[in-house]
Amino acid sequence: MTQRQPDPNIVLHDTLTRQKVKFVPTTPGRVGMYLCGPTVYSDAHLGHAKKEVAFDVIRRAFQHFGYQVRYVANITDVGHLQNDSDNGEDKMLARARLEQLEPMEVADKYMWSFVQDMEALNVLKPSINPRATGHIVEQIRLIEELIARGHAYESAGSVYFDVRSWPEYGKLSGRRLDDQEEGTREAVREEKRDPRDFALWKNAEPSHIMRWESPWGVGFPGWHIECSAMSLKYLGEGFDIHGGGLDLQFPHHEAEIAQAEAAGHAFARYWMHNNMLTIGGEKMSKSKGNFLTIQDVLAQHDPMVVRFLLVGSHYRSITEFSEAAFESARSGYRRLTEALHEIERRLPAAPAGQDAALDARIAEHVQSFENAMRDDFNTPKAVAALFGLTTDMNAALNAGPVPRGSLERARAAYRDLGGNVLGLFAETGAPARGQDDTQVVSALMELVLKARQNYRMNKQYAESDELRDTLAKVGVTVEDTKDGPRWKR
Ligand SMILES: Nc1ncnc2c1ncn2[C@@H]1O[C@H](COP(=O)(O)OP(=O)(O)OP(=O)(O)O)[C@@H](O)[C@H]1O
Ligand SMILES: [Zn+2]
Repeated sequence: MTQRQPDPNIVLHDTLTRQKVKFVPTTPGRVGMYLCGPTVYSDAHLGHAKKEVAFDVIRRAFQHFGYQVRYVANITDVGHLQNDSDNGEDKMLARARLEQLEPMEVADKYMWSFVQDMEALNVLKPSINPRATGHIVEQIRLIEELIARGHAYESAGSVYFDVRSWPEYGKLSGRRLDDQEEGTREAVREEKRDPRDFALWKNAEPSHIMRWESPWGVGFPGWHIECSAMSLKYLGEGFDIHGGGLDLQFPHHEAEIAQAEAAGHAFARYWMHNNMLTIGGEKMSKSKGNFLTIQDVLAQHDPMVVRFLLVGSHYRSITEFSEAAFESARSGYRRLTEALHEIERRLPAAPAGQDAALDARIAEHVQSFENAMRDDFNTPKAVAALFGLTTDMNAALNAGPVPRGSLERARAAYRDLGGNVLGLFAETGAPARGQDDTQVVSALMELVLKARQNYRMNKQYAESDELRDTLAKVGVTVEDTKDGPRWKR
């Protein structure tokens, strides 16, 4: 397939300017995206899936529209304290104590669990997946730059960002300094010049096991600094898009901008935030305990139905989760796949030629899908275009034979738009967790045994032997019984 020219008409909602703006890349034809990834101290829940799928679709859409995307999504494995401020225990350490594991065992355990969840949901792998603990040097360097420019100060072995030295602090979230809640009221406060200052580096107590040498003594980085350091490292000055959940705007993203810009770096040019997945009207969250892990959900539901449910609402809208929502996603998804499968079933025997009127309808649906995606990645409208296509195709299929050329066009539309852009047709993707592949193996073996029978009936003994030997190599033997061939392993 030839690569299409980068589409110049993509519009996105930029949180920084609070409006829809045309996307203009820093480097023509390329998109650099950074997404705040998980803190790997527990299994991911369905709310996390909403965020990951939302940005995965945005990435896929850019690729579809002819851009080469570098997608950087970090893994937070240090510095995220339990109450999101500068106090409390590190989430990783708390979990390590609970599970009696090394903090790095906790990080790896939940990172791989997250990777598996993402594979099941057909989320593309990031181009780069940097970990905070692997970039301590870069974080220290950025903190030094901030101190040198007078925007950070050391206090009792910790380093804080001096918010009063940076009048732009608050520009993303729209919070003015005077309106901002005081930060922490506890012991740490005395170390700060202003309670709203936030930690760039924290002095480690002797019992704190995640610790590194620094110019300010032994300690660990604050949560926000990793994202400024790693996004700049891998995407460069003035990179294109920074994404994350709406709830990260303040303080996390506000802090990221301040850290980078106060140190003299041009930071992300567009900010995109996904809204929340809610349950009973409340944000699904770890700390509220009202969550379903992705694994819980995948034990019950087809991952593609989960994905379909998530793309069924816009990334900037709330997705209210319920069993009824799953039910309707399941039937909607089935409607699309049934049409697609029927088209693919009919293709080999379809009469040659085109149906010009049907082709024109297909082209209209493709156009409306693409227009929806160009307009701030409007997935519900894009899905509606696929349903429009399905209505037309079902009508044509019910009316009689459809010429091959038109079936091929329709198939390409489903596979390209529903498959590549929305990521919905990964039938060959990773099976849902908790579901083994016994059924798939049985179905495949049935086909293999049928082929073997055919060979034997046609006296193609060499082919039949080759099949048997290939099976033997993977530990499968075939026996002929009076009821026909049987296989075992
Ligand atoms: N319900 C949700 N819907 C959409 N995105 C979410 C949801 N919950 C978390 N996220 C996003 O996932 C990322 C990681 O969030 P975080 O680790 O704070 O999860 P959490 O469940 O809210 O945890 P906690 O309750 O401990 O704060 C953030 O970008 C956040 O915006
Ligand atoms: Zn971040």
